[in-house]
Amino acid sequence: MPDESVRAPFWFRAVTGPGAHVSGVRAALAAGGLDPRPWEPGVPGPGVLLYTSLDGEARAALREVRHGGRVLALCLAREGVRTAEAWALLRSGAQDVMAWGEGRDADVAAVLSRMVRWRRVEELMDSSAVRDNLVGGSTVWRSVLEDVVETAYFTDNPVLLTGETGTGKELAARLVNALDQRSDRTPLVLVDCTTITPTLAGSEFFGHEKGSFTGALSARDGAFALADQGTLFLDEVGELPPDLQAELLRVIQEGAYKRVGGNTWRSTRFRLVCATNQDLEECIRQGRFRGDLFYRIAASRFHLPPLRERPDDVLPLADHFLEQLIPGHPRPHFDPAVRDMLVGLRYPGNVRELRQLVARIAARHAGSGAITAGAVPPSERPRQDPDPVDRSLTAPLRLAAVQGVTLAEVTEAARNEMIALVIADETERGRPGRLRRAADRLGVSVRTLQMWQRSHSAQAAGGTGAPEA
Ligand SMILES: Nc1ncnc2c1ncn2[C@@H]1O[C@H](COP(=O)(O)OP(=O)(O)OP(=O)(O)O)[C@@H](O)[C@H]1O
Repeated sequence: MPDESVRAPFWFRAVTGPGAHVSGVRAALAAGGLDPRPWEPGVPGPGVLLYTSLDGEARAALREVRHGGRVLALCLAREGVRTAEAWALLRSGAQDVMAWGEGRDADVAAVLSRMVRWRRVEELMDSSAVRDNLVGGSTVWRSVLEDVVETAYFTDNPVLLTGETGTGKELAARLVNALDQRSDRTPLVLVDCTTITPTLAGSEFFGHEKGSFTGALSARDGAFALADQGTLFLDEVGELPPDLQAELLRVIQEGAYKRVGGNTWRSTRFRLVCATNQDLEECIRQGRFRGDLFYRIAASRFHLPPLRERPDDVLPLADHFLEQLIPGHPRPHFDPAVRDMLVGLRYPGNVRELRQLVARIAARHAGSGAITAGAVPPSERPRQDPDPVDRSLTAPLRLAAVQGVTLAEVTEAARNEMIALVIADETERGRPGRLRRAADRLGVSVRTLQMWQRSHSAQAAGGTGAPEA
């Protein structure tokens, strides 16, 4: 576990009104073992954003600082953090929110433990165990990966990884094992539940004694023994037959099992990591998966997003696979036509499909220069030139459709975005009558914009904001 006595560096930024005791907070944190440094653009690491009210300035500051790592929003307001405000801050990218209160030792300790832990998560994200194996810098991917890393390292919780095929569940399971502080680098024991046959299932998990069935020529350990003190990874756990679900539950609860044909109880302690691309809660409703087992295996649940929801990861992944396939210098690279094509695809098979496509392209490439359009197999080439307007809207709309966002919600979001954009644009020009001009551009009345502003400033301020004239 991390040593909290080491002075923990972190950035510190205050967006507080006049009269706030910012220097007092900074001094208390420094006295408590923290090393606050002023926030600057690009500065890495976790940090603290000190605020008194969640106004436009605080929101803008949060948007800036969250790129520098995890943000603890620390509230100086006398009345503490309001419930709606806490959720709004998390939605806007803060990792956590807490009230400073009077700066008691407990407040300082709470900040310290978060900074120490988050810094360790960042170090782990930067370690070769993560960087060399799990590629992707999109916000959605990084955030789920950070959570996996944090759980793997700081807890021994069972982990359930969900996600479509090819999204990296097995890689993530291997990472959990690699980062687990208990397991002495024991290899991960993998059981693919889709390949378990009813006759051999017992032996596969429990092992067997010599002569316990025809063909059992010698005693053999099963997965429960092999995973002792390490990690047992059950891939496609939704496929586990019902009787094995019951037995697995018993082994998890009691930490003991008997080999097939044996009478001796043997103990085992492993971390369980399960993966599935099924909706297990739906399987429970249909009576195909035990609810009690689900709650045991799903103490920490992570959903790995499909590749189409993180288009920013396509090129880094493609470059990563290319480097694996054509190692050496100069580093191979795709030319713009191929890159555009790669980004525009849908990838129902997710990262695995991208990997296979890159392999097919690399196989057709000759020489050491850029990999050009001719290397793309004819069957994979785009049928017609994509329309640029269509392409820019397709990705977010596809994402919204996948996430179950309704047409009304998309329309509302587009309306809000467009109004905010045009008002901000006119505000930036700094000329009087900005609402009139914005209304003209948008084809709506000034009154409509005033009402929109009123409802939005009220929402932003948790129902207390004054309208902007
Ligand atoms: N983030 C990633 N970085 C690098 N390679 C990745 C990443 N995600 C997936 N891959 C690669 O994609 C392929 C599929 O990954 P993996 O087997 O982990 O997916 P999965 O979700 O377990 O798939 P399935 O459900 O079909 O078993 C592997 O070759 C893996 O190395």
